[in-house]
Amino acid sequence: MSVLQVQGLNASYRKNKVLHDVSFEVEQGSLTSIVGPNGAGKSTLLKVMLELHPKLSGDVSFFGSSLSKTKTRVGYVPQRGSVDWDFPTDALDVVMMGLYGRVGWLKRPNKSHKEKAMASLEQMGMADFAGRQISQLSGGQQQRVFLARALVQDADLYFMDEPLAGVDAATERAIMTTLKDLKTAGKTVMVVHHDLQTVEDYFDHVLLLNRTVIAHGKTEEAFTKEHVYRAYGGTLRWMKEA
Ligand SMILES: Nc1ncnc2c1ncn2[C@@H]1O[C@H](COP(=O)(O)OP(=O)(O)OP(=O)(O)O)[C@@H](O)[C@H]1O
Repeated sequence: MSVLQVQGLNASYRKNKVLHDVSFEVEQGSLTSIVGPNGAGKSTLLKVMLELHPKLSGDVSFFGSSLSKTKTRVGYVPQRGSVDWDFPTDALDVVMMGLYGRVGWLKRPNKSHKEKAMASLEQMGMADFAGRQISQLSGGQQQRVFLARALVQDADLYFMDEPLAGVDAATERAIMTTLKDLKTAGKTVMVVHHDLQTVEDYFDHVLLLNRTVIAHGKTEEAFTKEHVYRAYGGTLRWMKEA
């Protein structure tokens, strides 16, 4: 069953056309890496799909419906660098924000919400940091808190923008375990990813993007030398020959 359909998506920043006729479909339960060079439009693709940046044309449907009707089923972990970490709040509050779709912005979270948020921090190995100001967490710890916030939302489809960027091996393992658990639970996950060495190990699907879709499908079929060359403009040394 297809949980995400993108058809003929075009988007730009002023006159700079960033996404050109992007079309693809994502099956339920897949774990997809979005791969492409810097400036390929990966983050923009997530933002346009989530209506955080306007599209010029094209259609995006979630679970056969619009985003507005399916919002609580869709989770987003933005790039760590795009967030104001000086905002005065602690880790538990950040995780509770993941519940607002359910709690509603105007209602106060109750004890069970708090328990859920704590359980999610625990799952990411961050329970001891619940009361810590987010500005006083390391980059990897911030990323774990973000993941905990996504988990507590209990969405069916997740978009994550470079969750593995700049984290150490232990955090990378913790995050990948979480992503695989989500998949096992029937959730669908799309991840912007930069490390070509781990694409085959970590992801069952790949979307190679360079302003348009270069290839998309099962990793063993789509992640070929030719497609990777094409996505990176031939500038890349193919790692298998290294
Ligand atoms: N807010 C913005 N205003 C103007 N141009 C932007 C903005 N955000 C991104 N761009 C431009 O759009 C293009 C695509 O950027 P995007 O961040 O989507 O690429 P990316 O594939 O995620 O790159 P990276 O791997 O470097 O994170 C780039 O040329 C970038 O300079």
